[in-house]
Amino acid sequence: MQDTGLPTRPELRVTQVDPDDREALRAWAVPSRTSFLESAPTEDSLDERQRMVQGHRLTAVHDTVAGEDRVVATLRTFDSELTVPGAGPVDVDAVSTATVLPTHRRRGLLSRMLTADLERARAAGHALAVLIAAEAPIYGRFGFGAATRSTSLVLDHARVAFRPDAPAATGSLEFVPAGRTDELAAVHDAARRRRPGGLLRDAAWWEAAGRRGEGRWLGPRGHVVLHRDEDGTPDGYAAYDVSDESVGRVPNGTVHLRDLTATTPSAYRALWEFLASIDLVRVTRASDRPVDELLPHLLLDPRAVQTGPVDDFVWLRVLDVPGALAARRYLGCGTLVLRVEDPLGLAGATVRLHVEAQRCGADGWVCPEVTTTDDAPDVVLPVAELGSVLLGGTSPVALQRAGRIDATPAAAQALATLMATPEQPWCPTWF
Ligand SMILES: CC(=O)SCCNC(=O)CCNC(=O)[C@H](O)C(C)(C)COP(=O)(O)OP(=O)(O)OC[C@H]1O[C@@H](n2cnc3c(N)ncnc32)[C@H](O)[C@@H]1OP(=O)(O)O
Repeated sequence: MQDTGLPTRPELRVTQVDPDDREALRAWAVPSRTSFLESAPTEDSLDERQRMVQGHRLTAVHDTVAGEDRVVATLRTFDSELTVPGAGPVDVDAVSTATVLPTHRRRGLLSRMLTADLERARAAGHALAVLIAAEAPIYGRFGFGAATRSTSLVLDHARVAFRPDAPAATGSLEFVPAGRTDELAAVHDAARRRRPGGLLRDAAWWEAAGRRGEGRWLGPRGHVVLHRDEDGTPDGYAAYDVSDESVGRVPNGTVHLRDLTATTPSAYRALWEFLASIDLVRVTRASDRPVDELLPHLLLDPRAVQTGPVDDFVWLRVLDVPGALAARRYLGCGTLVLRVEDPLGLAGATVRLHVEAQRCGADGWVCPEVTTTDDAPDVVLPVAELGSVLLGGTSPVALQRAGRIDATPAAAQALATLMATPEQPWCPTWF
């Protein structure tokens, strides 16, 4: 592990945990569960974790405590895929389970583990790393910027009426038994490849999702409903739990929507219409929804949908500036010299980003030319801010006004034109 110069005691040791080594995994799970305010690991939770972390990199920091070897800090990373604008999925380093026992916090353990992993990912050829931040102030110093946002919403069923010009709900709906996830996985995979911010869900993710019960994707009262188009091809699903808050004889149930994915407007409408029409239920509550949800546009009374709060979700860390800028496609045109500054010294670079309409694909997205240069920059920005704007979810104009990127208003506007996307980046997948 690279020495970051941060203060640590000499007896601290770093190991990589083999997910199949049950006792090593148990020791690793203790600080991670303690730090996330969870109970001690049970055999069930270890079974679950063991399946989920196959192929993942599990870092453990050990200390000698009261004469015993104990794991005091953890980091889990794994190879995944993130969809970037106009170009589909690219390989990314996904970072998770960054935990340090309260007895060992603020001694630089997270800094050492994370910096070492980012160096490893960059050497392995990854242009991007992603994580979900437990707290917003932690990861900017490591070069991560908030790249996608999600919102919660409440749908008041009594006020739901679809506009006559809304896409018709054709096709059919059916309940899917627990354990049968192949068609759901296919729908999700098609959807996540299209939308910036989408993240791969692997076979282990779906295998875990197929098991219903307390603390799982769906609880014991959970249901999944699948939509098929008129040819019988799956094109959407909704996964939800229910609760019943009725007092006396007045029905007052709630749908807690865990996941709704559709690849066609017709399936999307059919699924929401289905949820809003379940007997004995008055509201649907959902979280992790896109900030530009289509639903209000389909309703005669758009205020039937109350949205908020909006929270950051995926944080993006650029590890290779030319590689990251060249990985996505652009709808605007222009030429800008960007100087990207990296406090960790991993990815800083000055590049010319050139996008011209002649290089347009059939779908309108333009393939850029990205070259390193010594020319004077139009825009100077920290690598975290590049992560924030790369998927189109944060406006460079706002960052310039906030003093976070150094550019004239015109240069910030030009960068905003290049980075803009028709849909907001969105990721409904916790990792
Ligand atoms: C991707 C994920 O897994 S997100 C989950 C993060 N984990 C949690 O929230 C679980 C509870 N918290 C913890 O386990 C730990 O406190 C961690 C992992 C957040 C931080 O670990 P530490 O080893 O204490 O961090 P470390 O000592 O390397 O701190 C590095 C810097 O980040 C800052 N920092 C660390 N945590 C926080 C925080 N929660 N809020 C603000 N700043 C923070 C430190 O002050 C330090 O700054 P400095 O260099 O200017 O002094």
